[in-house]
Amino acid sequence: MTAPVKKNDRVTVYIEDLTHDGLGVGKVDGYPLFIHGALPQETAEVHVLKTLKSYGFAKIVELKEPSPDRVEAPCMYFGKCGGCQLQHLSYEGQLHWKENMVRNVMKRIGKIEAPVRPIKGMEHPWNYRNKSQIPFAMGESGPIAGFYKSRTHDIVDMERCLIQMSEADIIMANLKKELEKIGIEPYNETTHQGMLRHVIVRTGRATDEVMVVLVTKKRKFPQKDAAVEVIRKLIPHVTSIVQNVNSEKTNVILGKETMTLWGKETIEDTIGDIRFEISARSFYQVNPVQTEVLYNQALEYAALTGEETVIDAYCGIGTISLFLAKKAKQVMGVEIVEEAIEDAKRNAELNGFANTYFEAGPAEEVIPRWYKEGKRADVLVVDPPRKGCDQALLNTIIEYKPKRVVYVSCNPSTLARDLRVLEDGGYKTMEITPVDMFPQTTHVECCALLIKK
Ligand SMILES: C[S@@+](CC[C@H](N)C(=O)[O-])C[C@H]1O[C@@H](n2cnc3c(N)ncnc32)[C@H](O)[C@@H]1O
Repeated sequence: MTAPVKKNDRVTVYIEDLTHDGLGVGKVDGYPLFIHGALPQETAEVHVLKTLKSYGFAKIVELKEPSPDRVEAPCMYFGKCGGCQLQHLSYEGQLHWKENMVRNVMKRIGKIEAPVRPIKGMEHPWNYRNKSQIPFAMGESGPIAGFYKSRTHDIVDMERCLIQMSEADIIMANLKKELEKIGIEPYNETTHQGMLRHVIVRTGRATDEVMVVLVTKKRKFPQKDAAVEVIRKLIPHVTSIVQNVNSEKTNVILGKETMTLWGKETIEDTIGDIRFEISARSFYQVNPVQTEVLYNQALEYAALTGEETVIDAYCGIGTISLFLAKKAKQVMGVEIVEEAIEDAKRNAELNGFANTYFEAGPAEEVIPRWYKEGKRADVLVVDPPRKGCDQALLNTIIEYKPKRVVYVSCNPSTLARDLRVLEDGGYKTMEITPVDMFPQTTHVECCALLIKK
């Protein structure tokens, strides 16, 4: 296709949709233009920035007809920081878009006909993130800290973020000012010089416990006592200060080695009536309010009577496992991160569960082995990372036929792909419920129920 527009052209377009990155999509003779800041149902005069063979990019020059759902983005960094993409869309508009997006993705990618239920949104869709990973660097006039601009590694120097909890704001705004005083140099990604790469702040919403993780390039950290003192002053209720060492030239944030500098090794949080200990390298859902909503949905889909054996694949620190263990005969969880499995075992003990078993390893290897050893599951729950389930795990499900599969997913595209594989292997998707775990962003979580035909 030859582009009907070229760079620097001005055209008026009607915005039909949003991309997964939150860009408006308008078409000129069928040729899609991705438009920064534009919303569905808007008409805008746009300036073409770049054209490629099958699509181009443009920015708004004049908004001729705004969407009825357009609102003023409340964050001063919106548009610069890549963290949120939808603050200029009312929360109702965001929910509506996410629900429809899930519906469309299910049909387009998976040819899945199952009903998509109304999305479960939040009452107060702000300050929900219990974990922030804040990159540090040297700016023109001193250390800076914030989040990356969209699709770059350029840090927007920030003082606060409206979707994170207050402890992360305190670190973001103040720690950079203290670094020079105590002689800690921020890391430079290009030269691989410097010390402090990221600071991770994790808050237990229900307990108010706080963990601060300093990700350093080197293990040797002469200023560690000074750093501990500064952090304790900034957040007097901090309960854990941890150093993680990452010496690699990589975008991966955490390295393998973690040492406690001050306080406890883990923090605690509560979901429903279950307490969880969480260590620095373990996955834990970032929106604790909606986590309970999501897990209750998974529990409803699991339809447990007390007689079932459940496998929880990709179980993290055993959160879903323990939620289900209340109503199941037995739950077996598998997870690749060993520290998370240690957390899961401790969490089962902490909450007095005697009907759980956890094992560290790749789900796609451990679960087939369990089946070969004669272990059987009535209900199998999967909650994989964004790339979805490993094909070997899907094959195992199809071969061993658990009656119910509950699929929890943070990526509708890989969910739709995997549902298709399971449908072709003899399952029927009964329904899908989206849950808004990530307000103000384009991300959406889903919980799907499949039943063996
Ligand atoms: C989306 S998280 C879900 C964790 C947990 N269900 C929860 O709700 O907190 C996905 C988890 O899968 C783990 N993981 C990634 N690849 C894996 C694999 N091949 N086998 C088992 N676990 C894996 C990650 O470490 C992470 O803890």
